[in-house]
Amino acid sequence: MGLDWTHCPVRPSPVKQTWPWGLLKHLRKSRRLRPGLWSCPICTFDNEESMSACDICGVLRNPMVSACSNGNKNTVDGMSKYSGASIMAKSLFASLPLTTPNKTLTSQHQNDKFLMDACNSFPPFKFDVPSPDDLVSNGLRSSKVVSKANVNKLSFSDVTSSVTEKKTAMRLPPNAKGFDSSSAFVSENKHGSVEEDTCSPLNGGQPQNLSSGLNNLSSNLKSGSSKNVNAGRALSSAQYKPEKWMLPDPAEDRLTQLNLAIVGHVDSGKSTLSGRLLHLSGRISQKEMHKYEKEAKLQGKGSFAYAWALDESAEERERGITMTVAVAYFDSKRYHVVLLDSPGHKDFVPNMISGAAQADAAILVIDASVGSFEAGMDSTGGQTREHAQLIRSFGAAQVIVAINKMDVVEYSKERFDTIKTQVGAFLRSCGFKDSSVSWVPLSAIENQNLVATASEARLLSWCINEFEFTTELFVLALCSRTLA
Ligand SMILES: Nc1nc2c(ncn2[C@@H]2O[C@H](COP(=O)(O)OP(=O)(O)OP(=O)(O)O)[C@@H](O)[C@H]2O)c(=O)[nH]1
Repeated sequence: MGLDWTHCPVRPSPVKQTWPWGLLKHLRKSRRLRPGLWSCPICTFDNEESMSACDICGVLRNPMVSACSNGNKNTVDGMSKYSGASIMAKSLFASLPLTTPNKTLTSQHQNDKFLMDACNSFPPFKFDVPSPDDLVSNGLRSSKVVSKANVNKLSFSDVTSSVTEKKTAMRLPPNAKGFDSSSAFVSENKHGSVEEDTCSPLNGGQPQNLSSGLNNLSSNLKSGSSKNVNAGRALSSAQYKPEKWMLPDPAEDRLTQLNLAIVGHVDSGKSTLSGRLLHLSGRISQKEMHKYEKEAKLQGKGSFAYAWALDESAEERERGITMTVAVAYFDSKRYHVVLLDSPGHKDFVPNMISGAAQADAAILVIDASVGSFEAGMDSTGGQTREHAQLIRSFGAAQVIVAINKMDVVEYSKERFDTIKTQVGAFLRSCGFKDSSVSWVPLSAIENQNLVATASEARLLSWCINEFEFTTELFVLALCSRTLA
């Protein structure tokens, strides 16, 4: 459908359907300029008369006059030698050594003599040559990539750490594998030093051909010697000091990342448990929690308040189910825990797999209530079984079986034992060792047995808390705890 040009003062010609450049030119010409200014033909910025190039876009003034026209030594045929570079470009290149012009570049502009002269004065800019900005970012990137954790762990850790402060939870697209556009082109050679991939698409897939002071810096990066890398970094950091907030949080580097998938049959309480953990660990503030509670109540879904922290989309909230993997973070003393809240509904198994594939360990959430547990263990459509098999096949060796909704079954020990026997046998058949499986009876909704010892007497009467809960988190507690 074509655009409606009815009210537009400058319309395309009705015949050719092209822009009326003549009219535009006329409008530009007829615009009144203050004396002592000239208007840039491209961006229309009003430049001082003394400027031979636009201060905004760097376009050359044409024709070159004024500053260049009065026998000034800085002119050639009445045109400024320096007109090829904007003030910003000049200041960026000012500190670099001068070199002879690049033949390729100059031959393209043989009839523009002033450009040749400008090239004598300033290194020619080529798009496949790193700009000072690139060098700065390379310096930053190198220092980040040299850190072993960041070289070995693909992107997911990079992505997560950078996003952590921005948002508590984000979505993992279906089948997303970790990637890192920056680390993809930086590799570690066998001597352990950093090597830039010069054939990366970022530099046009060509070996770099440098013709200026930038040459030294970039070949330093290419050589792979850490000394040279440091030299490049030193130069770039001398020119530019990044703000504190731009640098990775040193505290995060000290923590081991633990990707923890929350899996289990539909409605077993995965999102509620995840929301609870985030709230208890301080990632979700009291204020935010109140907001979720209010919104959930307004929509008649008060019991989903904690789940709403993870189930963010309108459809998920309306249907009361998780559809994509929600990613959230919290830090314990030793771990940077990446929580992957997976969908339990069988229609979204492919999405669940994208979370399971990232997992180092998993929490298998089981709904203890009568009928729901049995549905999850059903051999035809039970997601407890399917999810357990999937996380095992994706290599998660440790699993925490969170037997949730114990409040519904009056915190019954018999019910807990029945579930433990059946699920235990099934997990063994999947290849999990008994020693890698922890069992925890809990109620996410009533906050029983999560990060602190249960306060419910019916649970306390039989639940032996071998682990001393203090400030340490649920996950760590569970990992080193087995119920008798
Ligand atoms: N009584 C009781 N209800 C719970 C508990 N945990 C969760 N629920 C309820 O179970 C329902 C489903 O909870 P969710 O957290 O959305 O379950 P889910 O496993 O994330 O659901 P899907 O992701 O769609 O599979 C909600 O109404 C919760 O309030 C619990 O410990 N006790």
